[in-house]
Amino acid sequence: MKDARPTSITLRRPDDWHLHLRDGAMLDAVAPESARHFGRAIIMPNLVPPVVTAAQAEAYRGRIRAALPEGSGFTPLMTLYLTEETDPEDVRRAHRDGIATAVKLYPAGATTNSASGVRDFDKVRPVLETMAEIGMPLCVHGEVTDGAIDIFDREAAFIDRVLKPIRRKTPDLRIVMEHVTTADAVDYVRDSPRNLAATITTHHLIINRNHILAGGIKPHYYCLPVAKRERHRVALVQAAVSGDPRFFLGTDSAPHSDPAKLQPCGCAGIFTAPNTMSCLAEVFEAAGRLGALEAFTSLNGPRFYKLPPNEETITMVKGDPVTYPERIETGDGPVTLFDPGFALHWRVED
Ligand SMILES: NC(=O)N[C@@H](CC(=O)O)C(=O)O
Ligand SMILES: [Zn+2]
Ligand SMILES: [Zn+2]
Repeated sequence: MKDARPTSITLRRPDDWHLHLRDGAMLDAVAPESARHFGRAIIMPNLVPPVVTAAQAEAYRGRIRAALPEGSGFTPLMTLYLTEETDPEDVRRAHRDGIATAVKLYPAGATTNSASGVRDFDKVRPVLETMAEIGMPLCVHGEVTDGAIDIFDREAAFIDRVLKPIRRKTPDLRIVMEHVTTADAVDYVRDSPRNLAATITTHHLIINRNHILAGGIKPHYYCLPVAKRERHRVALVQAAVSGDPRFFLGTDSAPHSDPAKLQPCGCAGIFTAPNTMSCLAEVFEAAGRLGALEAFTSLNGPRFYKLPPNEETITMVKGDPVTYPERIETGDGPVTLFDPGFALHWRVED
């Protein structure tokens, strides 16, 4: 009998709504990896020092553009790192002048380079109100930092302790819960009729906490928020393949050099930019929902951000297993690629 399953799919060029490109030598090495498949990306501002002001975002955008291959059509969409000192007027200007697309909220101490983040959420109320007024989205790293809260519960606790109060006080603020990892977050987004969406990473669709901890510790699977139980992963897959426009791809591709990850206190972050599309095609096909891949990678994100989908398309073809290098070399040392743990058969055609 003939296999009726498709061996090729064409979709609008995907975008990445949560990406770390870093700076300097690392930026030079990883920017081309994202530009190969993606049309646009929301660029995370957690550099050292962070990208706080419009002027800093504009300068960083210039460095990103300079790191792109000649003729690349990749568009970096910049974000501002929210601090308790952020000036609402600077945010307004950055938005008006097309320098920044969104503002990023890191609870202080929640993740990599978040020390300058927010401790007292009331201190940023004027900024949030300005953003609600001008329609500028807030991207949030949704984890509480309270040491008494178990690390596997920090996302769920954030919803109740931080997100609900912010949304109650500023209902017109448009919020993206970044890299959701729990059924709790999926349910919360699904139950919210307006102004709330979520990005889902490639790796959280594939790994659960056993992959990190069972049979030996796997630093290359460690990221924040940390992957949860299998039932949470299943909820994320269901949300991603559902076609619900509130869920879209944010890879959270977060390169760290191998020496920075492989040490007694290793960095959080997983590098997925090169093989994300191959991984996702595999996940969507396994769910019998390959037809929903385009919504997740290419349509739902632009819709939330009120941007048109990319005009161009990409074609993915299925064949013999595709191989990716185990790691890429950068001026800051080798960076290991995400290993999904299964063979990848889909590749993006050149
Ligand atoms: N996801 C991660 O584990 N790390 C990110 C920061 C973040 O997105 O929280 C990084 O910048 O390395
Ligand atoms: Zn984060
Ligand atoms: Zn991130």
